[in-house]
Amino acid sequence: MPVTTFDVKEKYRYLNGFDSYLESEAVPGGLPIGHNSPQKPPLGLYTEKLSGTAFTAPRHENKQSWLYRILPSCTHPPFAPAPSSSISDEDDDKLHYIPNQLRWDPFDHAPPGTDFVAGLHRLAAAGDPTLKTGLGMFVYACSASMAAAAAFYSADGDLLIVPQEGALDVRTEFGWLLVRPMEICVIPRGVRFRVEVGGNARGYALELWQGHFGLPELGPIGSNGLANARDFMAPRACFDEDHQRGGAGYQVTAKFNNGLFVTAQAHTPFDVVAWHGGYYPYKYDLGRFNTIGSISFDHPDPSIFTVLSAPSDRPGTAVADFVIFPPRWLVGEDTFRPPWYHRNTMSEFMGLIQGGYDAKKGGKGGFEPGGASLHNVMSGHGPDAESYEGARNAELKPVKVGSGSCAFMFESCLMVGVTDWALKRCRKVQEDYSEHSWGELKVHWKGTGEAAKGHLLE
Ligand SMILES: O=C(O)Cc1cc(O)ccc1O
Ligand SMILES: [Fe+2]
Repeated sequence: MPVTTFDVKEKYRYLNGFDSYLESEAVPGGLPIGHNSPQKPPLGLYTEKLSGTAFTAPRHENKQSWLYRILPSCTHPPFAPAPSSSISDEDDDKLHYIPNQLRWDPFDHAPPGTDFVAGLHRLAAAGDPTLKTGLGMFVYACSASMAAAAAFYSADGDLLIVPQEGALDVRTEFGWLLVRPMEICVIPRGVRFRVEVGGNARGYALELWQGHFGLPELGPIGSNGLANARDFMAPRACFDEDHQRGGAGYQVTAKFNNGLFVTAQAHTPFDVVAWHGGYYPYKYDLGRFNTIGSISFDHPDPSIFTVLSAPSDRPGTAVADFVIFPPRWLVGEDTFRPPWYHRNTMSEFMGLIQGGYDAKKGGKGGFEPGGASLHNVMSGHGPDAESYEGARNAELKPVKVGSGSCAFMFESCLMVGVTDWALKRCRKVQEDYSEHSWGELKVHWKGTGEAAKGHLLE
């Protein structure tokens, strides 16, 4: 078993800042002063650079970190294809491109003994990790911690994890992150991590195959609002000490072009004693989101609720936006307050962390916590009939919506294909979603008779 050389009280004290240049040392003097790669790094450590952008990326985009560790990451035998697993199997699934609206009942909890990696399922994807374009969308369900000597990393992209049930205690090369439901984390491409759970855990994940998440522009909102940079939390350096040569006790699994590969090495991958840089894992408490909305009339675009945005090459057009619908006050006058009916050139994948969503009935067969929906490019959608009638007739006094609730959306400019697992094998697709939601929409049209003319003049 690895020995952790760290004061437990320090484990969950974080460094603050989004896209900041941070540094942390678990042992004083672990970081070299004034240069990055001295001839003999401090404390007998090795220097290793981890880059998240091309060396020559412009300064404002450049992301990299320097790690000072007991042994460098290259010290492992060759990787071999991992035994079959849910995500590698699902990669063989042909992706289905279908214009229908889709909704899923809550996904099953995992059978006993399922860890985070075994419990990841690919629902949908667009693009190609080999070309560093697009994204993958996943759900996970796990019931057991990854083995104490296991680690995982994705060479395919940055992983945004949205827990819905059960806290994830995430051991990363940079230190620990405790991520509870209503918090999210991002583990950048290449960073090794292990997930510990205390029981059943379930949630959603987005793997970003191109670029990185940033904070959305604030435009006329000004210099503060939405997710504030200081509320993002990065781990402090914390290392395990086990570097016995000879054995092969530590299993490292790599996700590489959607396949899984595994190697077994003699030393812990979590041996980083100190680090500095701008490429690090982080977490964010969604409860800190400063929600902004209309205080006059009309329902604003949901982009006003963007927490993180991963841009495409086209300004204002995201490969992936992470958007939340937290509790908020609605005060719009002469306004249909829930989302309007719409067709979007972007694809919209939604999940529900807790509570309900103001445009959709909850309960069995509705939009439930742990379930999901997908409205792909130009698939028409909007409030279900009951929510429509309710909002059409509601007294327009100020109301707090969504107390105790939080839905979210992964919105992408790309058309996403859906896996066989998502369409069939998970057995959660609600066959009657469209009929159930919009089949009962009433015709309110008054016709062109006198009554209607009167109405137009009202
Ligand atoms: O479809 C949805 O429920 C998500 C959504 C919410 C909203 O407030 C406006 C547009 C939109 O797509
Ligand atoms: Fe929508």
